[in-house]
Amino acid sequence: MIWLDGALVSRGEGGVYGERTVGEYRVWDPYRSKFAAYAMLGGDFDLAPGLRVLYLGAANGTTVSHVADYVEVAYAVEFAPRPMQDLLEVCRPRQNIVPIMADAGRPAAYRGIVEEVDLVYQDVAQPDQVRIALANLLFLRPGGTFILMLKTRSVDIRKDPREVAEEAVRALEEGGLAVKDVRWLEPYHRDHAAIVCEALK
Ligand SMILES: C[S@@+](CC[C@H](N)C(=O)[O-])C[C@H]1O[C@@H](n2cnc3c(N)ncnc32)[C@H](O)[C@@H]1O
Repeated sequence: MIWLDGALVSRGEGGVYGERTVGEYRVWDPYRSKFAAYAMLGGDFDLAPGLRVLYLGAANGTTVSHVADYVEVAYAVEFAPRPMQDLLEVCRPRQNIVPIMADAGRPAAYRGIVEEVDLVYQDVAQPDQVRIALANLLFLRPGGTFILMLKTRSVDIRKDPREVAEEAVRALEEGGLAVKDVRWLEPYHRDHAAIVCEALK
């Protein structure tokens, strides 16, 4: 990925969320994007050209717009109409984001649209985040990467965030993923953990 003076950037059309630009580069704000926060905190995942990505919880396109600056194609799933309207505007000048209005918890709805991918990135902030993750494994190639941005307070606000993360890790491993990294996203995002996994089969 591309770094400029300690900031993560991507090369693409700016003006998606008022992000700063430096020449042709868009500064990727870690306070607005958990992916950027993960990278800023030393997370080891490289977005490379040629990657196919399934992005669950695209919202208004902040993060997926940066992801798309790097990769071949991003299938962007979002179920709420208002952010989807903004996402469609983000897609307009970009050829490689496929917006899909659907519930990520019901992947059968987009099974005929999404091909096998190298990376599934999920940021849905739902109580059943782990179930949604496992339901989408069918799109991930063997050896591919799953990045789950776990919002622990959406799972159980009364539980210790670390306990919620430990339970999520166990469930993901039982579901056929090898967990490679668990990284808390403070100071950028409170009580969020990035859980990075590899698909075993
Ligand atoms: C935290 S926001 C995502 C922010 C976005 N990933 C970014 O960094 O730019 C969570 C989004 O997930 C969407 N979402 C939640 N549950 C979903 C589901 N089951 N299917 C599709 N989208 C979902 C919400 O509507 C919301 O827009």
